[in-house]
Amino acid sequence: MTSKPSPTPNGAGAGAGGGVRRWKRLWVATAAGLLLVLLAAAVSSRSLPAIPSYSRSGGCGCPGARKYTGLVEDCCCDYETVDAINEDVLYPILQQLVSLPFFRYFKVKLWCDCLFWPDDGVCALKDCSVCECPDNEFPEPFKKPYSGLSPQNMICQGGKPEATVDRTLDSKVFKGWVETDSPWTSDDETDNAKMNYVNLRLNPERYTGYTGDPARRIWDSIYKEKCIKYPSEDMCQEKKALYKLISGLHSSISVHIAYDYLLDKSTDLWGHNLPLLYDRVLKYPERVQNLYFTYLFVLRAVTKATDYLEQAEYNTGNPEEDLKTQSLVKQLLYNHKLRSTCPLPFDEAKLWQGENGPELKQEIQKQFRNISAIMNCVGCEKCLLWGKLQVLGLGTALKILFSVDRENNLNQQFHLQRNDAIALVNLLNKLSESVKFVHEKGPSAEEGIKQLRSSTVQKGAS
Ligand SMILES: Cc1cc2nc3c(=O)[nH]c(=O)nc-3n(C[C@H](O)[C@H](O)[C@H](O)COP(=O)(O)OP(=O)(O)OC[C@H]3O[C@@H](n4cnc5c(N)ncnc54)[C@H](O)[C@@H]3O)c2cc1C
Repeated sequence: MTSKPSPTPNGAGAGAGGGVRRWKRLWVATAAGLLLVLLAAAVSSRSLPAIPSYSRSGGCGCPGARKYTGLVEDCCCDYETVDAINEDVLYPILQQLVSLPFFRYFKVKLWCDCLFWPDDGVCALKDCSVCECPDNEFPEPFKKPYSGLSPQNMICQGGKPEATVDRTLDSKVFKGWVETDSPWTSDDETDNAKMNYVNLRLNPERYTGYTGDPARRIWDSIYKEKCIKYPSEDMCQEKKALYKLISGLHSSISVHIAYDYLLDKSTDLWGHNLPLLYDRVLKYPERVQNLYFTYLFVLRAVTKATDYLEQAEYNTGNPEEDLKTQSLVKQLLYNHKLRSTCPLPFDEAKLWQGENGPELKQEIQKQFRNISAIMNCVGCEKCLLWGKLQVLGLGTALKILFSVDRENNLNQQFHLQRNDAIALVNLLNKLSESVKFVHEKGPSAEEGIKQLRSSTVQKGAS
């Protein structure tokens, strides 16, 4: 972002001149804020003028030049190929797959035990759901049914209906659902009494209003305190990979918030929030790189499990839809373009090669279980749902890539649960959506927002 250096460093200007400069800065900040809101609305609403479109020049004026080129770090595919296979192959197939009954329903423990901050999160809100408040304490809007949910349920989401999970289900699809517990996650997936089945299509990952200290505390805790440190020079490759996976997932969540944002609560206007996309993801190239890394890592896990996924029983009691599922899975796994242009998205054989490989593997598994446990402290149902799904998806990818024999083939004991496969494919779809949005809108959003902000600052200074 461009900003003019302040003549008085702490904003404490001397005398009348300092006062004028303070007002000027205040005006600039206010004008910039207003412009951002207008920009967000303009790019998101068809009735408003659109943001001017910029070439994919990355600011140098050379049309077609890309900001991200060459191999994705630690992977075996370049950015150009990833964008091409995502657009032509993966995105279209995954979009269809996740709308079919097999991949549409996810089993998840939504009310959970936060081990770290018992006073926080959905766990605290759970008590609220059974509280009997006098009728006159309910705000009027809560008394009106919203998406078939009870007023208690709404109150427990801090009055934010967009944060609540819709639990409507089609009971036919649960034929043959059997589970064992995953060593990569902290929840006991076999504990049916505490699990909910959720239709993911009714609960899109989008802005929920979950912000501030509680949300930050979860991310900070994952990055700093309990599990993984920010990467450093001397960090081993395996731990660096874990950091990049989490950072890539974080980027993807931010991209989905920016993609589907509540721009105007009073008119229930939803749309893209490009300033948010820029501020949380695009401004930091490392976050974009980690998104691509995570995408390729998960893609490698899916292709490595080809035999398994091809032979899995896709049975939801709807033969037509189930055949379609099987056919799409094969189209994904055996796609010629994917196999020829990006045959090995990530080379997991390079990991665990050192002397302490087995101990390192156990350590990473423990750290990942910690991350999974921290998910239980997420204080908004929909974020918890998608957070848990995507962490289980990452855990499944890790399980696939590291359950190997000496020849790097999946070992005999390897087993995938139905919920693992659902999480894995839905995670790949979420990453695919994020890569597509960043690829399509990133360059123009970055250019447009930088220009807008610098012209606002210049106007304010003149
Ligand atoms: C598991 C989980 C799921 C969530 N799901 C949703 C959701 O579906 N909808 C919703 O509206 N909100 C969701 N949230 C909240 C959302 O992620 C943000 O925490 C919230 O919007 C506040 O954003 P922020 O700007 O404070 O920064 P945050 O996104 O909270 O980031 C906190 C800090 O982490 C660092 N950071 C940010 N991005 C990265 C990255 N990619 N790599 C490395 N470091 C990074 C930065 O230092 C940043 O200041 C979720 C939160 C969690 C923990």
